[in-house]
Amino acid sequence: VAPYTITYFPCRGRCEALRILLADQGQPWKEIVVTMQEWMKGDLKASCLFGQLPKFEDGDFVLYQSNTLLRYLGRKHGAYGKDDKQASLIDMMNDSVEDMRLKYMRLIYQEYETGKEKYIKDLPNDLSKFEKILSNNKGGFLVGNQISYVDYNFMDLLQNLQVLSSNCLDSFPSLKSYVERLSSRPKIKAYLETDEHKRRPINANGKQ
Ligand SMILES: N[C@@H](CCC(=O)N[C@@H](CS)C(=O)NCC(=O)O)C(=O)O
Repeated sequence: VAPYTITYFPCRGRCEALRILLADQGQPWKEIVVTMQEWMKGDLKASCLFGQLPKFEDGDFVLYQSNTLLRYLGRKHGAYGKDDKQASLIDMMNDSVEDMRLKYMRLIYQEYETGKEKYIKDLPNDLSKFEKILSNNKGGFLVGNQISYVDYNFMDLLQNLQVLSSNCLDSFPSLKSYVERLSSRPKIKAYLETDEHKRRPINANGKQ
């Protein structure tokens, strides 16, 4: 039996990085898919600590907050750096990835029609910072020389950005090879090729 359960809406959204982490770490998990119609009934929402999904269960241990879930699994499966300093650098990177994810979600859910052009035009401002970080770190990951939870999160976001704007990484060679390298890790590649992943829309409103 899979000890882990993800309860979430039928999209990749705030859970796909977590799924990629689990796949890469060889951990099985169970999905409970909640449609908007079910959610609107209100019972599940009322039972959630902050009234939102995702909800994550490891046996009878329950957690909320997607970035907390990434850190929990990073800690448990050795994807959280080699010492406290690296762990803090990883947290710092993840806070910055979260800033980028929030901008992306604002575009998708609030201003897709009116804001897409400006969003794509401004994207290099953020991407160039990460390009520099990656090209300075010869380890090939955002921090150190082994994969950490933030790499799964960043890779997922970069893949979404490539769907939004197919050539957005063209002037960022380190970012481009980073996504290619991570997505071709055997277990990640196998997961990305599953119907389960492919059929799941990136965002709940169908925009991408
Ligand atoms: N900070 C939270 C945000 C959670 C969140 O925004 N959840 C949304 C879906 S991605 C939700 O539950 N929306 C339905 C609602 O608020 O009723 C996290 O990272 O998990």
